[in-house]
Amino acid sequence: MVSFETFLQPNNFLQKKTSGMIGYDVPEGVDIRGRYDPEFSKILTRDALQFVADLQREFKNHIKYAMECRKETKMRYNNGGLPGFDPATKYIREGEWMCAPVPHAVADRRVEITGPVERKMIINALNSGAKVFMADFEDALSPSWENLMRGQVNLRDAVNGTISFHDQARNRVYKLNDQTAKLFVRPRGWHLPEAHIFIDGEPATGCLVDFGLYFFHNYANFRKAQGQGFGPFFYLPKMENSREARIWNNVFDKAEKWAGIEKGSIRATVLIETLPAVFQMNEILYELRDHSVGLNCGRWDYIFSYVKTFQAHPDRLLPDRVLVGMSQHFMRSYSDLLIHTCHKRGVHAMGGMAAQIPIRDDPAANEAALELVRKDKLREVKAGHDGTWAAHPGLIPACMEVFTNNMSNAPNLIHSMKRHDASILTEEDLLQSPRGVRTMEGLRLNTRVGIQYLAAWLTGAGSVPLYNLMEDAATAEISRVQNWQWLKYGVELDGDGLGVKVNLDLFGRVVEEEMARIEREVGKEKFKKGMYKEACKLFTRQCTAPVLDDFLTLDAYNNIVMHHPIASSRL
Ligand SMILES: CC(=O)SCCNC(=O)CCNC(=O)[C@H](O)C(C)(C)COP(=O)(O)OP(=O)(O)OC[C@H]1O[C@@H](n2cnc3c(N)ncnc32)[C@H](O)[C@@H]1OP(=O)(O)O
Ligand SMILES: O=CC(=O)O
Ligand SMILES: [Mg+2]
Repeated sequence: MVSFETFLQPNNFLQKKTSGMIGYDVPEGVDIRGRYDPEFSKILTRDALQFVADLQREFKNHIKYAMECRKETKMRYNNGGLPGFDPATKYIREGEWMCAPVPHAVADRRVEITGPVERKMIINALNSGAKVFMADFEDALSPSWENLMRGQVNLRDAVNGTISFHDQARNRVYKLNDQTAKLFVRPRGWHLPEAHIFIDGEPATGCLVDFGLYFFHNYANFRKAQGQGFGPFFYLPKMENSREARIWNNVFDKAEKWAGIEKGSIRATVLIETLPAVFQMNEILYELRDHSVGLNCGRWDYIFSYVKTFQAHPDRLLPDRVLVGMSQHFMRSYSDLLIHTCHKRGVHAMGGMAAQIPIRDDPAANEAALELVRKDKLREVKAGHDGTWAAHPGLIPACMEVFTNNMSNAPNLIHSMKRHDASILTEEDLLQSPRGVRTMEGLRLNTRVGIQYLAAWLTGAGSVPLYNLMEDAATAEISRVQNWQWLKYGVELDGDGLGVKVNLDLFGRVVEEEMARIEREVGKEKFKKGMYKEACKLFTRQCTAPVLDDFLTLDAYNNIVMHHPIASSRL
């Protein structure tokens, strides 16, 4: 497995500094190892890089410490411990405090569209009719140098209102409408390095690069054009503990001071998408109370995290991935407690993503998919969520209708749906094992989805449609860790009536057969040109590893690091 520490060893990089060649104008201690591009150089200015370097220098030890704490906690769970509420922070959970009032500009977030920071998609998302667009450097983006830097260029143009795109094949020009969604940006998680930017001899922290460059170039225009004096707005992913939220809060404080804007200008919604974090929701809001606009149910990573947290607990095996929905007791409890917690503190409780996307060539299947989305959204709004996520513009009208019909005329439900009943939810409710069967088809589906997703990711696409569902890094993680878990514990596939146990032989056969199926489905040509074999190797190694890798993408990242002028380098 490639750990964060591996990236800290410069000797692992074949590429050294490109002195004397055309390159970026960098401040002391900063080394750019990604391709030079004149467009990128307008983002990677000396001052912007200085801002990122200052963030890195101030916070790197706090981040390292937080990552060490994650390891310690993991060890505790691996030794039989369970996540739970922290007695030391009871006073925060029981205290009477509120988050800063929600800015008017983002009071109404009933439907939010998400998508990678790709140029055409940004325009489509901003024009989609959703209230918010979450532009994603995380689950939906393969973090290649090109994707990240183009993403920054695209966001700058979007905030300036000058973004356009000419689709030459269709001779169609894309421009922003007069009315657009409010922009939130999701940087990467704390664990991911940015291997193309070295600061003082170490790879920069990915999320500080994403945040720092975006904030530096856009805060002023954003506040004028979008935030009505507030902003910029962010989504913060994959945190496990409130100490990680405190780092973000300090990053925001520092950025505000640097920009000379009022404390509390920057606002962020934290995704509750790890199992340990569900016990820290009050604490996370408390740390970010000047900068918070709520929490979101990141349901897919949450399921992934359930498996990861309980990797050493064979009594908590998951059933087939398709059976782990929001109606499972532990998922419903998580959503209910999140709503209660957010509304008690005066901020939004956002729902999550239904994975269905429109099915163009089959009206009946399309209607069935839409109906599943409507049902999911109805459950969310009735439970008290203030808004929800949509993966595709085609789903916005249906989501909007469900939320609008169930919200009276208010922009949100913060004050009307307190969900006091959820305050009694216990650790047992939040940890209850999901119910359901395991099948050979579940194993097969995990395998062919995981491999195809990874093949797309390695070629630059971080979200893809597969079998009429949206797949991204979070959903692919479920496929990976579920296979790992079933193999590790030799589970019986009890839903088929065959009593087959999962072992290496069986998995080997499944991988071979699913690769053959993928080749048939995508066609020989695409299969040959694509990265399916590389993806298969990576995915199979991770599913069969004696020790579970923390993240699929941390290992896979190794394959997309491209140092220049040497065309490609392996870490
Ligand atoms: C677990 C989580 O973290 S969820 C959040 C992260 N995941 C995401 O954000 C996924 C977002 N969704 C997507 O990436 C896409 O919808 C996909 C990959 C699933 C499907 O995309 P496609 O195959 O291109 O869909 P499709 O062909 O139906 O697209 C039709 C049009 O809608 C646009 N579109 C589709 N999804 C989006 C989106 N999320 N945002 C903006 N535009 C979109 C396409 O660009 C295309 O535009 P065009 O007609 O102008 O060419
Ligand atoms: O980021 C969202 C999720 O569901 O994961
Ligand atoms: Mg996620």
